[in-house]
Amino acid sequence: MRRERDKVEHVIEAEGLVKRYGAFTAVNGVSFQVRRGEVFGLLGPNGAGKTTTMEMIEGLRRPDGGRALVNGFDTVSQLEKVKAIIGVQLQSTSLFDLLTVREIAEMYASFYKESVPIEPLLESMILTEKASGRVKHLSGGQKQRLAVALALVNDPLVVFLDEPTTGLDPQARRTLWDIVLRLKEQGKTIVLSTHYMDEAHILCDRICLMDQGRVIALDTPADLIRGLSADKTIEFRVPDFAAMPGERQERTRGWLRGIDAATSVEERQEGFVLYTGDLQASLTALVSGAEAHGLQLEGLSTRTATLEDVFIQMTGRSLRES
Ligand SMILES: Nc1ncnc2c1ncn2[C@@H]1O[C@H](COP(=O)(O)OP(=O)(O)OP(=O)(O)O)[C@@H](O)[C@H]1O
Repeated sequence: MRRERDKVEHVIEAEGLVKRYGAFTAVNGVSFQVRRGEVFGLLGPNGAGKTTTMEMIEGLRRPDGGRALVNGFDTVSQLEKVKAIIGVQLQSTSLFDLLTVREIAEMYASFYKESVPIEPLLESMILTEKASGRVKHLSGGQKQRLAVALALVNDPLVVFLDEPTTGLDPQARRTLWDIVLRLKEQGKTIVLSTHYMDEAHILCDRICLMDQGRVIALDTPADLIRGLSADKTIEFRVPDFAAMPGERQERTRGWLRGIDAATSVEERQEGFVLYTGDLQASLTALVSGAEAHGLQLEGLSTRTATLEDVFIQMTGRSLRES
């Protein structure tokens, strides 16, 4: 039987959300819908407005414009109803260092009318061994898992995870990824913010790409990449490029830009990146042209574009540099 609270297909509706801090507009008309049971990612560089957007949907920040509904409840006028059905893992949850893991989970559970049993919850977050230990002795990954456990204590319909793996080592990140995927299997709707494109690609059913307070694209990871006019890249170095006279550098750049099927060429610290819609045509032109121009190519490799490339092509900046 479907419960009353499970009634709408779109668990979240954000409609034209705006947040200003003085003269600065941090979120500038953000709209999207989150479907029941999906992992929905907000991906963007630092300062894109991901946290502010999430906080308006969670009812923690009041929008200056637009509105957000969670399961049909308005996050401003029906905040209590919203709070009962969401779980929030904040970017840097300040936990009470002197309590034990079990004590803090019990304390959080006491805030709600209904809560899940604590021991299985801690077990599902791989924290059973630490249950009697103090929070201050936990590793970074364990603290993050505890923060996720606390977000789940009221058996929420929607779980918000704000940059859950920032600062974690690769193994701790993977453990958290497994946890997120398990939550999805259990039917939770998850909204996750991140500035790691690999994380977004692996975890999210759909990604809302944000930059400077706006949504710049929203689709499945595969379709975001397929949507690029050039979804393949060729990477290479020209070892003596930096030492070339300026005029020869310019000629080389001009030639690269004109290569068959190439849509753009980027110069990065690690070398050139050429985007193309036709890998074979561009590769052939590159290799034969290099010889004709007396240029040596090193570290030549090809790859399919990533979400990072989507971001670069849409904004002219990389996720990391922004
Ligand atoms: N309370 C505040 N007062 C003034 N400016 C703020 C406040 N909170 C956020 N901002 C600014 O709003 C912008 C968006 O911040 P937000 O934290 O939402 O971005 P983000 O995409 O989550 O980035 P991050 O990954 O750094 O958290 C940033 O430029 C930030 O400096």
